Amino acid sequence: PPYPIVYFSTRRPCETMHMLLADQGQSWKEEVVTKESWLQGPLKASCLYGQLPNFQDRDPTLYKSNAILRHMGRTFGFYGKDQWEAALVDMVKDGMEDVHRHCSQLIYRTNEEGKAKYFQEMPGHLKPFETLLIQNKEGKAFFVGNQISFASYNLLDLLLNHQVLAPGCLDSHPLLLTYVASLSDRPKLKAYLASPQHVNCPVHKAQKI
Ligand SMILES: N[C@@H](CCC(=O)N[C@@H](CS(=O)(=O)O)C(=O)NCC(=O)O)C(=O)O
Repeated sequence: PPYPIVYFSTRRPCETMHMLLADQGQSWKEEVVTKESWLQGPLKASCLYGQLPNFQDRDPTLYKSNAILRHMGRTFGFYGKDQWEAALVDMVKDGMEDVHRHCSQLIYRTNEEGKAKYFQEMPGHLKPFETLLIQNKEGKAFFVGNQISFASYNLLDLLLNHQVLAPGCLDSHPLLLTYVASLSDRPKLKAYLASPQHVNCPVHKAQKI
């Protein structure tokens, strides 16, 4: 460390990485790319998939936020205590991909009617995560086993974004509200969530790059 991350000036999907690293007292060096330099410069062509984020801890550079997050999960031991728990953590993260996709559509492609439909359907999208918490010590623990995972930070990021986009939208999800409150209260993570880097970072870009 400091862990080198290259991305744009928005929360997703690097905010989960920031939360994970901050909670572990780790630092990161972030190269923030502007839309102009991205569209006119050589960087895009040099990226494996023509996209960001990337993580340049070693050669070759690591791309795809899920691969980066899973690498951090393995690095810090946030991937369950055994292979079965690791598979369950993957199941949680993969389940979140669907919610992220719906949420992206909400941000980038729908009108007011679409937004209303999204929040109508949201309880159904979030129910699996409530079920997981109930199944694991009635919500008094994490999703999987007795330890935080990289998926925990990702759901926290997702739920915090929802609270920015629609304050109160979690009020009918007490377990998830408690989950957000307990994770957000972890001292190092609490300090990061109160920091200008987090507070001043937009939930989503004004328009997709
Ligand atoms: N699945 C990829 C998605 C990467 C991606 O879509 N990156 C966008 C930025 S963002 O949508 O994630 O904010 C990008 O590089 N866009 C620029 C481009 O595609 O030229 C990941 O998670 O890393």
